[in-house]
Amino acid sequence: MAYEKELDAAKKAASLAARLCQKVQKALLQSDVQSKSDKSPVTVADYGSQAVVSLLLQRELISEPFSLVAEEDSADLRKEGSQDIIERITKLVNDTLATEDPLKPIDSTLSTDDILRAIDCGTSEGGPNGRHWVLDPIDGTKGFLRGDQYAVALGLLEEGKVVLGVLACPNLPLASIAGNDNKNKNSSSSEEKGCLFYATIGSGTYMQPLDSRSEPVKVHVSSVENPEDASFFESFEGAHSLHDLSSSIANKLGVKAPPVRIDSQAKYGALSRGDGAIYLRFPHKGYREKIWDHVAGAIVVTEAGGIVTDAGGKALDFSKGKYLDLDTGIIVANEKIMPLLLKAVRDSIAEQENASSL
Ligand SMILES: Nc1ncnc2c1ncn2[C@@H]1O[C@H](COP(=O)(O)OS(=O)(=O)O)[C@@H](OP(=O)(O)O)[C@H]1O
Ligand SMILES: [Mg+2]
Ligand SMILES: [Mg+2]
Ligand SMILES: [Mg+2]
Repeated sequence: MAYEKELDAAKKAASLAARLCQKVQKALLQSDVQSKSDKSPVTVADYGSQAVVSLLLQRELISEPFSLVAEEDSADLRKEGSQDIIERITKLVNDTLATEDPLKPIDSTLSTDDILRAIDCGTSEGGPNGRHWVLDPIDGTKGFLRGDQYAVALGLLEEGKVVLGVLACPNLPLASIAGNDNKNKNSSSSEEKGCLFYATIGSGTYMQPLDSRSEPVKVHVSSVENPEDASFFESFEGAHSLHDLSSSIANKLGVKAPPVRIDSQAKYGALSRGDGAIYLRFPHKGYREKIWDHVAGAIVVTEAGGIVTDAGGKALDFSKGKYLDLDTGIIVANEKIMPLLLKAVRDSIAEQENASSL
Protein backbone atom coordinates (compact mmCIF):
# COMPACT_ATOMS: atom_id res chain seq x y z
CA MET A 1 0.00 0.00 0.00
CA ALA A 2 1.24 3.50 -0.83
CA TYR A 3 2.25 5.67 2.14
CA GLU A 4 2.31 2.67 4.51
CA LYS A 5 5.32 3.88 6.47
CA GLU A 6 3.94 7.41 6.68
CA LEU A 7 0.53 6.13 7.79
CA ASP A 8 2.03 3.99 10.55
CA ALA A 9 4.01 6.97 11.81
CA ALA A 10 1.01 9.31 11.59
CA LYS A 11 -1.31 6.91 13.46
CA LYS A 12 1.26 6.43 16.18
CA ALA A 13 1.91 10.17 16.50
CA ALA A 14 -1.78 11.18 16.58
CA SER A 15 -2.68 8.43 19.06
CA LEU A 16 0.13 9.38 21.38
CA ALA A 17 -0.75 13.07 21.15
CA ALA A 18 -4.38 12.17 21.92
CA ARG A 19 -3.18 10.34 25.03
CA LEU A 20 -1.45 13.53 26.19
CA CYS A 21 -4.64 15.55 25.54
CA GLN A 22 -6.81 13.09 27.45
CA LYS A 23 -4.53 13.32 30.44
CA VAL A 24 -4.73 17.12 30.43
CA GLN A 25 -8.49 17.20 29.82
CA LYS A 26 -9.01 15.02 32.89
CA ALA A 27 -7.10 17.40 35.12
CA LEU A 28 -7.54 20.70 33.39
CA LEU A 29 -6.42 23.65 35.42
CA GLN A 30 -7.39 27.19 34.58
CA SER A 31 -3.68 28.07 34.68
CA ASP A 32 -3.14 25.69 31.75
CA VAL A 33 -5.18 27.93 29.44
CA GLN A 34 -3.77 30.99 27.76
CA SER A 35 -5.22 33.44 25.30
CA LYS A 36 -3.50 33.91 21.92
CA SER A 37 -3.12 37.25 20.17
CA ASP A 38 -6.32 36.54 18.19
CA LYS A 39 -8.07 35.91 21.57
CA SER A 40 -8.57 32.20 20.85
CA PRO A 41 -7.65 29.80 23.65
CA VAL A 42 -4.55 27.63 23.71
CA THR A 43 -3.62 25.11 26.40
CA VAL A 44 -0.60 23.12 27.51
CA ALA A 45 -2.20 20.22 25.64
CA ASP A 46 -2.21 22.10 22.29
CA TYR A 47 1.53 22.76 22.67
CA GLY A 48 2.28 19.31 24.08
CA SER A 49 0.35 17.56 21.34
CA GLN A 50 2.21 19.55 18.67
CA ALA A 51 5.58 18.68 20.24
CA VAL A 52 4.72 14.97 20.46
CA VAL A 53 3.60 14.73 16.82
CA SER A 54 6.58 16.72 15.60
CA LEU A 55 9.08 14.56 17.54
CA LEU A 56 7.41 11.26 16.65
CA LEU A 57 7.18 11.97 12.92
CA GLN A 58 10.81 13.09 12.75
CA ARG A 59 11.95 10.01 14.64
CA GLU A 60 9.86 7.51 12.63
CA LEU A 61 10.64 9.05 9.24
CA ILE A 62 14.22 9.92 9.97
CA SER A 63 15.52 9.46 6.43
CA GLU A 64 13.07 11.92 4.87
CA PRO A 65 13.15 15.70 4.67
CA PHE A 66 10.65 17.04 7.22
CA SER A 67 8.26 19.93 6.69
CA LEU A 68 5.39 20.62 9.07
CA VAL A 69 2.64 23.24 8.80
CA ALA A 70 1.07 23.42 12.24
CA GLU A 71 -1.19 25.74 14.19
CA GLU A 72 0.93 26.58 17.22
CA ASP A 73 4.31 28.23 17.66
CA SER A 74 6.41 29.01 20.71
CA ALA A 75 6.33 32.82 20.52
CA ASP A 76 4.01 33.25 23.53
CA LEU A 77 5.88 30.58 25.48
CA ARG A 78 9.14 32.46 25.07
CA LYS A 79 7.69 35.58 26.71
CA GLU A 80 8.64 36.46 30.24
CA GLY A 81 6.70 34.68 32.95
CA SER A 82 6.05 31.54 30.90
CA GLN A 83 8.70 29.33 32.50
CA ASP A 84 6.19 27.36 34.61
CA ILE A 85 4.03 26.59 31.64
CA ILE A 86 7.00 25.50 29.50
CA GLU A 87 8.15 23.18 32.25
CA ARG A 88 4.70 21.70 32.56
CA ILE A 89 4.54 21.09 28.80
CA THR A 90 8.02 19.54 28.87
CA LYS A 91 7.01 17.13 31.64
CA LEU A 92 3.80 16.21 29.82
CA VAL A 93 5.68 15.45 26.60
CA ASN A 94 8.41 13.44 28.35
CA ASP A 95 5.83 11.45 30.33
CA THR A 96 3.77 10.79 27.20
CA LEU A 97 6.73 9.66 25.10
CA ALA A 98 7.82 7.35 27.92
CA THR A 99 4.42 5.59 27.82
CA GLU A 100 4.84 4.74 24.16
CA ASP A 101 7.20 1.90 24.89
CA PRO A 102 8.01 1.86 28.58
CA LEU A 103 10.74 -0.74 28.09
CA LYS A 104 12.49 1.35 25.48
CA PRO A 105 12.65 5.01 26.47
CA ILE A 106 13.11 6.89 23.20
CA ASP A 107 15.73 9.45 23.97
CA SER A 108 17.19 10.84 27.07
CA THR A 109 14.78 13.23 28.74
CA LEU A 110 14.01 16.20 26.54
CA SER A 111 14.81 19.69 27.79
CA THR A 112 12.54 22.74 27.63
CA ASP A 113 14.61 23.97 24.67
CA ASP A 114 14.09 20.67 22.84
CA ILE A 115 10.33 21.06 23.33
CA LEU A 116 10.27 24.66 22.10
CA ARG A 117 12.29 23.62 19.04
CA ALA A 118 9.94 20.69 18.37
CA ILE A 119 6.91 23.04 18.52
CA ASP A 120 8.64 25.46 16.15
CA CYS A 121 9.27 22.77 13.55
CA GLY A 122 5.66 23.50 12.57
CA THR A 123 6.36 26.86 10.96
CA SER A 124 6.57 25.67 7.37
CA GLU A 125 4.35 27.55 4.91
CA GLY A 126 3.23 24.53 2.86
CA GLY A 127 2.52 25.24 -0.81
CA PRO A 128 2.33 23.36 -4.11
CA ASN A 129 5.73 21.64 -4.09
CA GLY A 130 7.08 18.68 -2.18
CA ARG A 131 5.75 17.04 0.96
CA HIS A 132 4.27 18.86 3.92
CA TRP A 133 2.74 17.41 7.05
CA VAL A 134 -0.21 19.50 8.25
CA LEU A 135 -1.16 19.43 11.91
CA ASP A 136 -3.86 20.81 14.17
CA PRO A 137 -2.61 19.55 17.53
CA ILE A 138 -6.01 20.16 19.10
CA ASP A 139 -8.76 21.09 16.72
CA GLY A 140 -11.71 22.41 18.70
CA THR A 141 -9.81 23.80 21.68
CA LYS A 142 -13.06 25.37 22.91
CA GLY A 143 -14.70 21.94 22.85
CA PHE A 144 -11.68 20.49 24.62
CA LEU A 145 -12.09 23.09 27.39
CA ARG A 146 -15.80 22.31 27.73
CA GLY A 147 -15.03 18.58 28.01
CA ASP A 148 -16.67 18.02 24.61
CA GLN A 149 -15.39 16.99 21.19
CA TYR A 150 -11.94 17.77 19.84
CA ALA A 151 -9.51 16.08 17.46
CA VAL A 152 -5.81 15.69 16.82
CA ALA A 153 -5.80 16.22 13.06
CA LEU A 154 -2.76 15.23 10.98
CA GLY A 155 -2.53 15.16 7.21
CA LEU A 156 0.09 14.90 4.49
CA LEU A 157 0.23 17.04 1.35
CA GLU A 158 2.20 15.89 -1.67
CA GLU A 159 2.57 18.39 -4.52
CA GLY A 160 -0.36 20.34 -3.08
CA LYS A 161 -2.75 17.35 -2.85
CA VAL A 162 -3.87 15.60 0.34
CA VAL A 163 -2.59 12.01 0.26
CA LEU A 164 -3.04 10.93 3.88
CA GLY A 165 -5.12 11.95 6.87
CA VAL A 166 -5.49 10.79 10.45
CA LEU A 167 -8.06 12.08 12.93
CA ALA A 168 -7.81 11.05 16.56
CA CYS A 169 -11.09 11.88 18.32
CA PRO A 170 -10.74 10.90 21.99
CA ASN A 171 -14.30 11.85 23.02
CA LEU A 172 -16.18 10.59 19.98
CA PRO A 173 -18.31 7.51 20.80
CA LEU A 174 -17.54 4.40 18.79
CA ALA A 175 -21.26 4.11 18.08
CA SER A 176 -23.11 6.63 15.94
CA ILE A 177 -23.76 10.01 17.49
CA ALA A 178 -26.63 11.13 15.29
CA GLY A 179 -29.67 9.94 13.44
CA ASN A 180 -27.48 7.20 11.96
CA ASP A 181 -28.39 7.57 8.31
CA ASN A 182 -26.52 4.35 7.60
CA LYS A 183 -28.06 1.81 9.94
CA ASN A 184 -24.97 -0.34 10.02
CA LYS A 185 -21.66 -0.20 11.71
CA ASN A 186 -20.54 -1.41 14.99
CA SER A 187 -22.34 -2.88 17.90
CA SER A 188 -20.24 -1.08 20.50
CA SER A 189 -22.09 0.23 23.49
CA SER A 190 -22.64 3.97 23.35
CA GLU A 191 -20.40 4.57 26.37
CA GLU A 192 -17.28 3.45 24.51
CA LYS A 193 -15.38 6.49 23.26
CA GLY A 194 -12.21 7.25 21.34
CA CYS A 195 -12.01 6.85 17.56
CA LEU A 196 -9.07 6.91 15.19
CA PHE A 197 -10.04 7.60 11.55
CA TYR A 198 -7.46 7.28 8.81
CA ALA A 199 -7.28 7.39 5.04
CA THR A 200 -4.67 7.30 2.32
CA ILE A 201 -5.39 8.30 -1.22
CA GLY A 202 -7.15 5.58 -3.21
CA SER A 203 -7.39 3.17 -0.28
CA GLY A 204 -10.59 4.14 1.52
CA THR A 205 -11.22 5.30 5.06
CA TYR A 206 -10.93 3.17 8.17
CA MET A 207 -11.92 3.62 11.79
CA GLN A 208 -10.56 1.83 14.80
CA PRO A 209 -10.80 2.38 18.54
CA LEU A 210 -8.15 4.82 19.67
CA ASP A 211 -6.78 2.26 22.10
CA SER A 212 -6.58 -0.39 19.31
CA ARG A 213 -8.89 -2.78 21.21
CA SER A 214 -10.26 -4.09 17.92
CA GLU A 215 -9.45 -4.26 14.22
CA PRO A 216 -10.09 -1.31 11.90
CA VAL A 217 -13.35 -1.27 9.93
CA LYS A 218 -13.81 0.35 6.55
CA VAL A 219 -16.33 3.18 6.75
CA HIS A 220 -18.61 4.87 4.21
CA VAL A 221 -20.50 8.11 4.15
CA SER A 222 -24.28 8.04 4.44
CA SER A 223 -26.09 6.59 1.43
CA VAL A 224 -29.21 8.63 2.10
CA GLU A 225 -30.66 10.09 -1.12
CA ASN A 226 -33.54 12.13 0.18
CA PRO A 227 -32.36 15.15 2.20
CA GLU A 228 -35.55 14.89 4.27
CA ASP A 229 -34.03 11.80 5.84
CA ALA A 230 -30.61 13.36 6.35
CA SER A 231 -29.22 15.05 9.41
CA PHE A 232 -26.58 17.75 9.25
CA PHE A 233 -23.53 18.78 11.24
CA GLU A 234 -22.31 22.25 11.99
CA SER A 235 -19.94 24.02 14.39
CA PHE A 236 -20.89 24.05 18.02
CA GLU A 237 -19.72 27.65 18.26
CA GLY A 238 -22.05 30.19 16.64
CA ALA A 239 -19.03 32.46 16.28
CA HIS A 240 -17.43 29.92 13.91
CA SER A 241 -20.31 29.33 11.52
CA LEU A 242 -23.55 31.13 10.60
CA HIS A 243 -26.20 28.96 12.16
CA ASP A 244 -29.04 31.05 10.62
CA LEU A 245 -27.74 30.42 7.12
CA SER A 246 -27.41 26.67 7.65
CA SER A 247 -30.91 26.59 9.11
CA SER A 248 -32.26 28.29 5.99
CA ILE A 249 -30.41 25.78 3.76
CA ALA A 250 -31.69 22.84 5.79
CA ASN A 251 -35.26 24.17 5.49
CA LYS A 252 -34.96 24.43 1.73
CA LEU A 253 -33.75 20.84 1.57
CA GLY A 254 -36.59 19.67 3.81
CA VAL A 255 -34.20 18.32 6.43
CA LYS A 256 -36.35 17.31 9.41
CA ALA A 257 -33.73 16.51 12.04
CA PRO A 258 -32.30 19.33 14.17
CA PRO A 259 -28.65 20.27 13.51
CA VAL A 260 -25.98 18.20 15.21
CA ARG A 261 -23.55 20.73 16.68
CA ILE A 262 -20.17 19.37 17.64
CA ASP A 263 -16.73 20.89 17.76
CA SER A 264 -13.79 20.19 15.52
CA GLN A 265 -12.98 17.81 12.67
CA ALA A 266 -14.72 15.10 14.69
CA LYS A 267 -17.56 16.22 12.38
CA TYR A 268 -15.66 14.90 9.35
CA GLY A 269 -14.95 11.63 11.19
CA ALA A 270 -18.60 11.19 12.12
CA LEU A 271 -19.68 12.00 8.55
CA SER A 272 -17.24 9.46 7.11
CA ARG A 273 -19.07 6.67 8.92
CA GLY A 274 -22.54 7.96 8.02
CA ASP A 275 -23.63 9.41 11.36
CA GLY A 276 -25.09 12.32 9.41
CA ALA A 277 -25.18 13.18 5.72
CA ILE A 278 -24.33 16.88 5.46
CA TYR A 279 -21.80 19.34 6.93
CA LEU A 280 -22.35 23.07 6.59
CA ARG A 281 -19.68 25.58 7.56
CA PHE A 282 -20.12 29.29 6.90
CA PRO A 283 -17.64 31.43 8.83
CA HIS A 284 -18.46 35.07 9.44
CA LYS A 285 -17.22 37.51 6.78
CA GLY A 286 -13.49 38.12 6.81
CA TYR A 287 -12.45 34.85 8.46
CA ARG A 288 -9.70 33.00 6.59
CA GLU A 289 -9.81 29.21 6.82
CA LYS A 290 -6.51 27.50 7.71
CA ILE A 291 -5.51 24.28 5.99
CA TRP A 292 -4.94 22.43 9.29
CA ASP A 293 -8.67 22.78 10.08
CA HIS A 294 -9.61 20.72 7.00
CA VAL A 295 -6.76 18.67 5.46
CA ALA A 296 -7.20 15.49 7.51
CA GLY A 297 -10.99 15.76 7.64
CA ALA A 298 -11.28 16.29 3.90
CA ILE A 299 -9.45 13.09 2.91
CA VAL A 300 -11.20 11.07 5.63
CA VAL A 301 -14.56 12.06 4.10
CA THR A 302 -13.61 11.85 0.41
CA GLU A 303 -12.01 8.41 0.77
CA ALA A 304 -15.26 7.30 2.45
CA GLY A 305 -17.17 8.38 -0.68
CA GLY A 306 -18.13 11.93 0.27
CA ILE A 307 -17.62 15.23 -1.53
CA VAL A 308 -16.05 18.28 0.11
CA THR A 309 -16.27 21.62 -1.69
CA ASP A 310 -16.55 25.32 -1.10
CA ALA A 311 -20.03 26.81 -1.16
CA GLY A 312 -19.80 27.29 -4.93
CA GLY A 313 -18.99 23.61 -5.58
CA LYS A 314 -15.25 24.08 -6.15
CA ALA A 315 -12.84 21.50 -4.73
CA LEU A 316 -10.74 22.78 -1.82
CA ASP A 317 -7.25 23.79 -2.91
CA PHE A 318 -4.68 22.99 -0.24
CA SER A 319 -1.72 24.09 -2.36
CA LYS A 320 -1.81 27.80 -1.58
CA GLY A 321 0.05 27.81 1.71
CA LYS A 322 -1.38 28.09 5.21
CA TYR A 323 -4.71 29.50 4.15
CA LEU A 324 -7.47 28.09 2.03
CA ASP A 325 -8.22 30.48 -0.78
CA LEU A 326 -11.98 30.76 -0.22
CA ASP A 327 -14.43 33.01 1.52
CA THR A 328 -17.76 31.36 0.86
CA GLY A 329 -17.84 28.44 3.25
CA ILE A 330 -17.34 24.67 3.12
CA ILE A 331 -19.98 22.03 2.47
CA VAL A 332 -19.91 18.23 2.55
CA ALA A 333 -22.41 15.63 1.32
CA ASN A 334 -22.63 12.40 -0.62
CA GLU A 335 -22.84 12.37 -4.45
CA LYS A 336 -26.63 12.06 -4.48
CA ILE A 337 -27.34 14.96 -2.17
CA MET A 338 -24.61 17.36 -3.33
CA PRO A 339 -26.44 18.83 -6.38
CA LEU A 340 -29.52 19.59 -4.26
CA LEU A 341 -27.34 21.00 -1.51
CA LEU A 342 -25.46 23.29 -3.90
CA LYS A 343 -28.73 24.71 -5.17
CA ALA A 344 -30.08 25.25 -1.65
CA VAL A 345 -26.82 26.97 -0.67
CA ARG A 346 -26.95 29.24 -3.72
CA ASP A 347 -30.58 30.18 -3.10
CA SER A 348 -30.11 30.82 0.62
CA ILE A 349 -27.02 32.98 0.09
CA ALA A 350 -28.84 34.99 -2.60
CA GLU A 351 -31.83 35.51 -0.27
CA GLN A 352 -29.54 36.64 2.50
CA GLU A 353 -27.74 39.08 0.19
CA ASN A 354 -31.05 40.47 -1.09
CA ALA A 355 -32.32 40.92 2.47
CA SER A 356 -29.19 42.75 3.56
CA SER A 357 -29.24 45.08 0.52
CA LEU A 358 -32.81 46.23 1.28
N1 LIG B 1 -14.16 33.13 13.80
C1 LIG B 1 -13.98 31.91 13.36
N2 LIG B 1 -14.69 31.46 12.33
C2 LIG B 1 -14.54 30.21 11.86
N3 LIG B 1 -13.68 29.32 12.40
C3 LIG B 1 -12.96 29.72 13.44
C4 LIG B 1 -13.07 31.01 13.97
N4 LIG B 1 -12.24 31.12 15.00
C5 LIG B 1 -11.61 29.93 15.08
N5 LIG B 1 -12.06 29.11 14.14
C6 LIG B 1 -11.59 27.78 13.85
O1 LIG B 1 -12.56 26.79 14.14
C7 LIG B 1 -11.88 25.68 14.65
C8 LIG B 1 -12.79 24.82 15.47
O2 LIG B 1 -13.53 24.06 14.59
P1 LIG B 1 -15.08 24.19 14.46
O3 LIG B 1 -15.38 25.60 14.12
O4 LIG B 1 -15.49 23.18 13.50
O5 LIG B 1 -15.58 23.78 15.84
S1 LIG B 1 -16.53 24.54 16.78
O6 LIG B 1 -17.71 23.74 16.90
O7 LIG B 1 -16.85 25.83 16.25
O8 LIG B 1 -15.79 24.64 18.02
C9 LIG B 1 -10.81 26.27 15.45
O9 LIG B 1 -9.75 25.39 15.54
P2 LIG B 1 -8.81 25.36 16.84
O10 LIG B 1 -8.23 26.73 17.00
O11 LIG B 1 -7.82 24.33 16.41
O12 LIG B 1 -9.68 24.91 17.96
C10 LIG B 1 -10.38 27.48 14.67
O13 LIG B 1 -9.34 27.25 13.76
MG1 LIG C 1 -6.64 27.30 17.94
MG1 LIG D 1 -8.52 23.94 14.41
MG1 LIG E 1 -6.04 23.84 17.18
